Amino acid sequence: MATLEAIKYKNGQLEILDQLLLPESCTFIPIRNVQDAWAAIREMKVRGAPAIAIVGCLSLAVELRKLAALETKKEIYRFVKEKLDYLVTSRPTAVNMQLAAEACIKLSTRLMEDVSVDVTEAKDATLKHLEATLANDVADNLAIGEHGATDIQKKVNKDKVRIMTHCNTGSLATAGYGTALGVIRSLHTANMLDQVYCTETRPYNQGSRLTAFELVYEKMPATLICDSMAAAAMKQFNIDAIIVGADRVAANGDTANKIGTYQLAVLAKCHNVLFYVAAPFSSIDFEIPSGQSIPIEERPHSEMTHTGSIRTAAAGINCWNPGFDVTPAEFITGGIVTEKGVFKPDQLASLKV
Ligand SMILES: CSC[C@H]1O[C@H](OP(=O)(O)O)[C@H](O)[C@@H]1O
Repeated sequence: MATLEAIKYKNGQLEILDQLLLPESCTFIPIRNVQDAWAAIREMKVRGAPAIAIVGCLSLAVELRKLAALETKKEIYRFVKEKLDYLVTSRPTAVNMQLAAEACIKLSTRLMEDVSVDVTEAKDATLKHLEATLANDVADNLAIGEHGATDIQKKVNKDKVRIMTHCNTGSLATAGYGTALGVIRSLHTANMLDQVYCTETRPYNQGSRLTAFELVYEKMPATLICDSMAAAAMKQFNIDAIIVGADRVAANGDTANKIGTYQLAVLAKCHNVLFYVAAPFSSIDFEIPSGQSIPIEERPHSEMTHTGSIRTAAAGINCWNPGFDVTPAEFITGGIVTEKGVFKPDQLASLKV
């Protein structure tokens, strides 16, 4: 069975699954340029740290393919930089789009300065780099899945494990397979998954709308819980480990992730439950020393006060709607699961690429 895919790209045509319509409707919408991508990312029609960067890069590839012949490599560099600088402004917390933009601009600069490379070769090399983001992400996620499942099996030392997860970190947050949910997929494939407990993840409900959708689609043993049930579930069901994704991991291992992650980490420590973060190196920001430097996005209050067009909160009430919180490294007791292996938070800084 093919896993779900949120991003379709072929011969310069890009479509994304409109995740605001899930789980009721599976509707793909076209992304014709970087403006479309920026709007889709800001409105969270596509979301998830890796998926944001991939859709951003592919939207630039769509434009680059359509671009009339450019006279000079400097024009290509200017075009690429302007578009990527714009895409980086779509959402502030996830670092993936920023790192992807920096890498592509660095490549475009090198191509511009290399006298042995002509305009066509520079454009083709840039396109190849942008279009490789899809396959690279899936490869990273498969490796994360294997490393994470192996580490959990070793540390929990049971035939089958009970896992809790938060938000959505699967095929709907990446190019496919997922990060934290990728580890859960690998545990399931290895017949090691007793049950996965997914939290609703208010207010956008990535858990009840997206993760539950993926788990049901692939017939994994899963139970949906409200965010408020997490502590009781850890106690009642003897959860063995919690694994979550990341939007930005700082050099010391502090991790920004969906709001509600920090409280799960605190509860995990209180219940002696292993707490893992699953994140590709494309989500690690080695340029910031700790989580204090991570910008936290504030989302519209309407995401809290309404379900669709239906008001569910009293009119006039003030709201606070941060999209993310920061989990200090010392709470990440299981480790940080990456495509290169599982590391303790204090090992990260030495792995700077
Ligand atoms: C594979 S990491 C996905 C990461 O992104 C989510 O945030 P959002 O849905 O607002 O883009 C959440 O923090 C997940 O852990």
